[in-house]
Amino acid sequence: MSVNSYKEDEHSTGTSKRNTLKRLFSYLLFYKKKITFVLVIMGFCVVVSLLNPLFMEYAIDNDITSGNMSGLVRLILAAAVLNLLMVAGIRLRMYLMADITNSILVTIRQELYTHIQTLDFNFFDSRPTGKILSRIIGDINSLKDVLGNFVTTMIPDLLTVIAVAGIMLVKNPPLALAALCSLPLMALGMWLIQTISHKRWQIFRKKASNLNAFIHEDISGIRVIQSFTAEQETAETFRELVKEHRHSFIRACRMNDSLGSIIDFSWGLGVAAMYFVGIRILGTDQVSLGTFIAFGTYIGMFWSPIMNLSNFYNQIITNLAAAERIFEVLDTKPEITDENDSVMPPMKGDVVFQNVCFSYDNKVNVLQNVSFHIHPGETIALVGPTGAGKTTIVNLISRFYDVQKGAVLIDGIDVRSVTTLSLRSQMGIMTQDNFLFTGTIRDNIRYGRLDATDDEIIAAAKAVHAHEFIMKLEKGYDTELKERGGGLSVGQKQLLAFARTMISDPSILILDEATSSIDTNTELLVQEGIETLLQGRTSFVIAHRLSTIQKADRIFVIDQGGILEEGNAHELLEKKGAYYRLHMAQMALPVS
Ligand SMILES: Nc1ncnc2c1ncn2[C@@H]1O[C@H](COP(=O)(O)OP(=O)(O)OP(=O)(O)O)[C@@H](O)[C@H]1O
Repeated sequence: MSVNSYKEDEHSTGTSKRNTLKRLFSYLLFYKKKITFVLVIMGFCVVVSLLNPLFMEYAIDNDITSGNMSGLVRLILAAAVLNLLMVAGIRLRMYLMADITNSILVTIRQELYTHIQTLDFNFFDSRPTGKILSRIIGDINSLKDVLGNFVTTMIPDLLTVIAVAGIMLVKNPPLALAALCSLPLMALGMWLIQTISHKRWQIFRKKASNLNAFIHEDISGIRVIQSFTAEQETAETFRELVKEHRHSFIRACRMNDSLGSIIDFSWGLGVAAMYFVGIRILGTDQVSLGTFIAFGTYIGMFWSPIMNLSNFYNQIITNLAAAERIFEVLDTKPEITDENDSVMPPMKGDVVFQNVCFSYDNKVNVLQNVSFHIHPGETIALVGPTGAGKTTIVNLISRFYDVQKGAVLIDGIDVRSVTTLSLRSQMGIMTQDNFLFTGTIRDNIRYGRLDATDDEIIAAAKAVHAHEFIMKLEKGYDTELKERGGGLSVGQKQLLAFARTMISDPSILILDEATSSIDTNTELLVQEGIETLLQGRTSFVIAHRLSTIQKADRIFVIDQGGILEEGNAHELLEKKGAYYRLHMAQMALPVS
């Protein structure tokens, strides 16, 4: 189902439509009491509307014909009271249903959001954020009317149709059969339309998802677009995607629109057949004027809910694809799951890789039989060419992916045998992308440990030399950050991320290119802070800039799926191997 681009449509899973609908409508069961109340109100409204033609028939055939004016007034008064109560009932029903459907949407959105939080990197690697947003927002919103109309249209209108058909059959079977003769034609039309239409609506949802993904990517990357003056090209892509979106919508709607025409035609055929049978076959002496008028009203009362039902049916066809897309995500099982509830005991920081093999796509092995043993408190630097597998190694330690062969052990415990929460909560992971959230600087640092006091926050900021720049801001620690820390320099963002990690006091620290955006002056400033951060914990530092890892206890040169060289900076330089060449290249010195 995964498609990592707005250029390609997502694949649909072949879930049965019936199962999807059953699952969707099962949410209504949580509101049984309220829905029963709504149904009682609606039952009352249906009965009143069914009585109206009978009132009319009685008034014409009895009161008006015989001149019984007082009887007629009584009848009108009774009808007026019942109809007023019906209007009040309809308003109450609308209010209750809006309440129920909105609550269900909140539940589904909450379920989807919570579930997405449990999914692993593989899920996010395989689809753009815009496509995920499209499901959480667009697809869920479109379910609102389907859920509401199931109760307010489907149930009462179906009951009305059955009741009206029943009354007509009891009152005059030949007239009733004539009025309903076009039903099979309508059923055939509906079946044909839903078969074609469902596919078209699936396509429309995918096109909407592509458009969403593009807009999200485009806005997130607007700085790059503007600096490369690629506005015209992106506008062209946007136009193309909007065109596809519009085209798929029109194609889908066209099918839905034909349903209305089929019902209209069947309705007209039914009316014509009823008058033909009533006048030409049965004869006017067999059918009273009141019965004709009542049947005229009943036939309207039969076909108009069918028209509503067909609109509801259209709505189901239109939105079934949305429900399928939501359930598909809810059914996606995270690949990284807790095998049991075992909790990782407080870590000492002993890390072992035992013959680890790993591949992202089960085709190309990024790591091949990698083994090493890190002792508690050691600082390990990982260097090597881009794409060699440095980040992959640290991602396996924090179990963002599972190894295909071998094992990763921390303090002798396989990382797969404890909960990811207990594992990751004892690790501090800092990457190049120091994601800051909307909120104050204080809140962002506290994100590292939610129960940290203000004094601890300040101490952490001081330790990594973030305090100085924070105090220069007008509101200090209470400065509100914009999305992703907009308004701060890249270096300042990194200092805040350092403070956030510092406060979490992790046993294992992972710095993945964490200092890459800091200029050399700032780096000198934070170097002291980093050293404080590294003290007393096992640390993995990935750095392209070799100057930052000189003090590491051991340096691993990663290349060709494994550790090519290992030793401290001095030993590796002496060795004159891969590390030496990297070093010389960075110093722009000729290799001797
Ligand atoms: N999510 C992913 N899905 C598929 N392949 C991936 C994924 N992440 C990384 N790779 C591939 O795995 C290999 C190792 O990537 P990794 O990020 O570990 O390299 P790295 O040494 O950290 O590189 P850099 O120094 O550029 O950050 C690369 O060839 C990369 O293309």
